[in-house]
Amino acid sequence: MNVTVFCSAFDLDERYTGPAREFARLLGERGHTLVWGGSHAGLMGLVADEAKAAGGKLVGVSVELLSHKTYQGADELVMTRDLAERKAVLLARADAIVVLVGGLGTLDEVTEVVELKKHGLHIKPVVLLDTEGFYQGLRTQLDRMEAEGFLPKPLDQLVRFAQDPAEALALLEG
Ligand SMILES: C/C(=C\CNc1ncnc2c1ncn2[C@@H]1O[C@H](COP(=O)(O)O)[C@@H](O)[C@H]1O)CO
Repeated sequence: MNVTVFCSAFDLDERYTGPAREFARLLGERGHTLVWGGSHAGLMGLVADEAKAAGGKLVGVSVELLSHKTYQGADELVMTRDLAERKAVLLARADAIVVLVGGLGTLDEVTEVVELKKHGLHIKPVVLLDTEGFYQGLRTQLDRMEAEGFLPKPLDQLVRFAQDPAEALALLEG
């Protein structure tokens, strides 16, 4: 399975890097391909290193703006013109999407894939790994949208939350 992962481009504390490493290791060990932003920066680089060391294939989808951050050692590198094209390729190359902890870039990416799913433009699983309750704020907002009629379909048809890496993988593998 091709699993697109969105995550932080920053170096983070062990309480975030530990579960991210574990998820990447499970991906590699189960023979999945990591599709990601193609960068060596922060958590993105760490996840790529770990998936590769565990035997996984890597497909990086980079962007001209950030080409100086490109990860060396991916099995395939796709260079896109801008962030919009990059998001489209990251989604097109995915069988499923997993969101690890991240900042505004990650939030932009997950919002786009969920919005496209809302409109029926894809049916790929989207799983947020809620490390250290990082996504509880987003979940509260989404629950409110669902409860107060802002969503056209049940929230769990758009996005699922996993408490740990094994659960995230189980949700992808069905
Ligand atoms: C940290 C610095 C530059 C960031 N470099 C990036 N390289 C590749 N991809 C990136 C970068 N920044 C954002 N992205 C994309 O957004 C997500 C991470 O962003 P966040 O704001 O850290 O959550 C990630 O999934 C990428 O696709 C300066 O040294």
